[in-house]
Amino acid sequence: MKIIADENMPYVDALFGDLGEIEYVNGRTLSAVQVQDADVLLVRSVTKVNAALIEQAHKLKFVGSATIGTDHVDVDYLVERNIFFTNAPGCNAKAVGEYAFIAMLELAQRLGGSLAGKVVGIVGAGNTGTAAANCLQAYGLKVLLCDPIKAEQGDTREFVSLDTLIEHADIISLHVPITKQGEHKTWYLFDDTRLNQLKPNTWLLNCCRGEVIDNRALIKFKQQRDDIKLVLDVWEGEPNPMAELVALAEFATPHIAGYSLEGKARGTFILYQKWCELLGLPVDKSLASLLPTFQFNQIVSQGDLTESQLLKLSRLVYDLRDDDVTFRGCFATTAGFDLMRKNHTYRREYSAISLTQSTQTLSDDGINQSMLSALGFN
Ligand SMILES: NC(=O)C1=CN([C@@H]2O[C@H](COP(=O)(O)OP(=O)(O)OC[C@H]3O[C@@H](n4cnc5c(N)ncnc54)[C@H](O)[C@@H]3O)[C@@H](O)[C@H]2O)C=CC1
Ligand SMILES: O=C(O)C(=O)[C@H](O)COP(=O)(O)O
Repeated sequence: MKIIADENMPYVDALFGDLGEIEYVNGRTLSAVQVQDADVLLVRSVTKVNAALIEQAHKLKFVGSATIGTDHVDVDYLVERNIFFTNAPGCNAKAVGEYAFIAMLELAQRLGGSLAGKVVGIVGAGNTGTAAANCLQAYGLKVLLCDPIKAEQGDTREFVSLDTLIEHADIISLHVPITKQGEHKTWYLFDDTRLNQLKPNTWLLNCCRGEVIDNRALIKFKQQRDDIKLVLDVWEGEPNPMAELVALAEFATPHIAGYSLEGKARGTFILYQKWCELLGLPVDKSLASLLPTFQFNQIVSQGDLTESQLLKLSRLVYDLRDDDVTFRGCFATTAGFDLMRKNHTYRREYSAISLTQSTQTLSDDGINQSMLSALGFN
């Protein structure tokens, strides 16, 4: 059996190695000729899976994308061809949630203020939005959720309209899929009009898809509104973000919000599980066995933490400042954007750290052990 896999998908050997012959490919430049004799195709978000790519792949039975998003896959075409398709829902949700939370801690510190006390609006309350909300609520912040689809489906959480969210939130974090049609389409959800509704000093984070914000409108808007602060992980026109926009963002990264080692491992593991299920094979490998012990896995803290200490602790799993600096030095070419993603040293999630407090401080405003557990530390 021939398995074609993206060369930047970790753990393919460990999980698929005894199931067939694996050929690693560059997912961005993958061609129809390269996939024509594949039985299994394992991709990431950079490969457009459509008729042009797989029309001649007559043996293809399974396409797996180790991603949450599916906008790069023509799912209807796969159904028509009777090719099994799976993505990896939720695989990197914690990574994205922690990225957003850590970015907010970083931004608060950079601006000389505090994250505590802010109201945060989450647009899209699915896996990544909920993961971000969990961190924020664990830290005691008020969170407003906007997700008209979940509300219609009977989700019992409290939801607000996008207008209400924009009116009340100090920080807005975007967590929707990219959709081009329908009542709730998200393409340019934040257009010129929406951007102009933002209240003074709003922080806007985008960790979902670049085109959820009209990037040209954002450049124009931000050039007149220095009070608005931006954290951008995703860009219209990737892998070639607009240079003016990168310069205007407080923190800028190359679509790596989901790049935790745990998230990447879960992505490949979900595809492996689905493939085994499809073939009726036993799932005889475990996710836990793939993950190395984290360098700082045991930490003892003396007393409660302050916000700046929480940021220091967070920087052990992810130092956003490093990625931001590297990105600004390399984003200007396709090769630079992709190479930074390829060479990314996957960060860890909070759960990789076992944290104990040797003493409890009797203050009301410190960050205590139960808050840290709720944030995801072990
Ligand atoms: N930057 C990165 O590295 C990553 C980006 N992503 C992106 O984030 C997106 C969201 O991921 P998940 O939260 O896991 O997906 P999900 O499917 O669990 O949740 C998305 C939520 O957005 C809601 N939604 C859709 N249209 C909406 C609208 N107009 N207004 C408000 N809510 C709306 C849906 O009802 C759903 O609850 C993915 O589709 C992907 O494009 C995902 C993982 C990593
Ligand atoms: O899961 C998604 O959706 C994403 O956006 C991925 O985290 C993107 O990562 P790659 O698949 O491009 O490595």
